Amino acid sequence: MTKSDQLPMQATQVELVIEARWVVPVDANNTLHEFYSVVIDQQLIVDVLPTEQARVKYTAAELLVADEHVLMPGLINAHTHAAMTLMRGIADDQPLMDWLNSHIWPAERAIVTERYVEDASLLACAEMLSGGTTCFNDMYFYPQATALAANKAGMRAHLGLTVLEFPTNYAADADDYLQKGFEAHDSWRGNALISSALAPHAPYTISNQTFEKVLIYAEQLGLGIHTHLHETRDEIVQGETAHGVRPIQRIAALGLLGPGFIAAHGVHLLPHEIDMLAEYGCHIAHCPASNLKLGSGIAPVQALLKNNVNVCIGTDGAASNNRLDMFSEMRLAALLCKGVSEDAAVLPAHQALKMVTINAAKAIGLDHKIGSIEVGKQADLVAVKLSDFAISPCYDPVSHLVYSCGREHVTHTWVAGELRYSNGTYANIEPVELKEIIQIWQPKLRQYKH
Ligand SMILES: CSC[C@H]1O[C@@H](n2cnc3c(O)ncnc32)[C@H](O)[C@@H]1O
Ligand SMILES: [Zn+2]
Repeated sequence: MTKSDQLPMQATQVELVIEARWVVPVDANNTLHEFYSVVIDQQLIVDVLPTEQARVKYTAAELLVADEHVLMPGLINAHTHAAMTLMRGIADDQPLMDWLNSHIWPAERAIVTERYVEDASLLACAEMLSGGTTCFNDMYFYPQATALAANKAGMRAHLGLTVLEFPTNYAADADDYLQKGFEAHDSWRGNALISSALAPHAPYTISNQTFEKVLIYAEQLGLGIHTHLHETRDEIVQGETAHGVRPIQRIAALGLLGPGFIAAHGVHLLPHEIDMLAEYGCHIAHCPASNLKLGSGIAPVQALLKNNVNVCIGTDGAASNNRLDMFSEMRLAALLCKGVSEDAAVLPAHQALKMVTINAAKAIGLDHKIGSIEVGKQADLVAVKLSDFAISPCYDPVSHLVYSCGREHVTHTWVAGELRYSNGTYANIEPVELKEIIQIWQPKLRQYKH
């Protein structure tokens, strides 16, 4: 058969094609595509190709033309406490230990119930989806309630099966926390958007015996471990006084360090401790805004990167940040790193983008599914409009995403191929619901306002 005898190619029917001005896949080559399309079917990215070719090759049930937009992978918030949204602004201008002991823990003791966590987490999901965050690594009481909220919003959540030694409304002691965490883990096991990790709160709230149990369970169940570590100087002094060694040394001696270990903060780290994190393949969830606001310090990001430690970025909770805004967090991380190191070349825009996408996906063990725009991965995507006058002109969309844009430039957020947020509207959340949640809880929390 000659070429001219061949039948015309049949177009493949797919659910969705997004025609974008730019696509930033976030790959090893720092690729930037112009006039490209991303093709989505059954939750997955099935093709990434020039729009001219996509128009021939595919027929889409739905076509979205994003001709002033850059399409990027969904942002992943690598450390948060979603349910703290309703405590936003409740205790500002306090150092960590006073903030926790005198304000946050008393408020949590009085207020936090399963209902509270579901309501506050829904508010968090709304805030995060509108800012381009598609997945969050959480740590809070009643993780099953956080999962319910994420599931309703259509967001991906990595639940922390949280552990403390002291009693709360949620659990009586460490074994009870673990038991309740496993119940949440079991009941959400089959859900494609929900996964979990063990989340012992911090070295100053967890005994050696409990850390040992956490390690055994993590190994048995194949789960990661997510904890606060070396957030403040006080924590380290307190740890040395109580245990004779710095907290990270204690954690290492107990055998917890490894590729499933995420340390939130890592503000105060000595060079040999950075080497140790690198050697064990641990991850740092850098939370620059929370660290600055609580006066904790600035994490040694340049040294961590130089030593090949996987660094991702988290907001921490809304009571210490006070936003769940991954765009401002990414920008702050890049600027701080340059300023502290007195080197404008460190942490360039592509690397900052990796921290909020693929690096975070690696940290939570989901990099085979999310974190980049790649054929076969879940279609967790964000469209960001770059044509507003306030951020014009645009010479380089990657630079724009990191240094010029804010979350207000996000127009569309998809999770697993489903449009969850677009131009001020949520697929599954009514603004009136959020209003009611705020009206119910704000009066109860007001008395704890500092
Ligand atoms: C056991 S649930 C999580 C627990 O952590 C508290 N928390 C929130 N932010 C921080 C932080 O920056 N460092 C330490 N602990 C934090 C939160 O209030 C919950 O009690
Ligand atoms: Zn935290």
